[in-house]
Amino acid sequence: MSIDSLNIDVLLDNLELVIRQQIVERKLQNPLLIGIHSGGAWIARHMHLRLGISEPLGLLDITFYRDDFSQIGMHPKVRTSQLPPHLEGRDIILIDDVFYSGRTSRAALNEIFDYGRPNQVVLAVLIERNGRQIPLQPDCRGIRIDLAEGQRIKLTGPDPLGIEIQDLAGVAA
Ligand SMILES: O=P(O)(O)OC[C@H]1O[C@H](OP(=O)(O)OP(=O)(O)O)[C@H](O)[C@@H]1O
Ligand SMILES: O=c1cc[nH]c(=O)[nH]1
Repeated sequence: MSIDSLNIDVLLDNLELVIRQQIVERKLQNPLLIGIHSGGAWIARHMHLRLGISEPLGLLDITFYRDDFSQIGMHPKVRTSQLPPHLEGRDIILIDDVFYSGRTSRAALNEIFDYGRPNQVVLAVLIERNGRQIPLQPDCRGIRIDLAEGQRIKLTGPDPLGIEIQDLAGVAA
């Protein structure tokens, strides 16, 4: 699929299929879905519905776990993390919208492990793009694309969900 024809419904279909395969392959038991604010939470809500999971969706705000937290200013936008009290021994599907450097996933994993010791964690993202900076990668993806250095991909939403490819030169920092 070319970047020009990225279709959100097709990507959600792809991701659902690959997550279903991972649930079988990794023998996940009663998986807990956790979405990373904000785009990951939007995708996780869709997967939660599609997979018919009855347990409430977990939500994670990674702000305090960012490796650049000391540099992000006095008033970071922090949303609440909502996780069940016991993650000990759980099989978790961690969901984000975009995987780029991998730093958000690293932060999310650290936060999860501070709640307890899960049995397995599967990382699922709607879009994996080039630019990985640490040795982590998603287990499930809706698509993998290569963008030019000056471009970023951004999910818009939550309703309707959309995908924008932006030239960073034209975006305020
Ligand atoms: O792999 P990384 O380099 O960490 O990049 C991926 C993260 O970047 C974006 O989040 P952003 O910080 O823009 O927050 P948002 O989801 O609230 O837009 C995106 O939603 C991912 O969470
Ligand atoms: O920890 C993090 C998370 C996202 N982006 C960063 O630069 N660091």
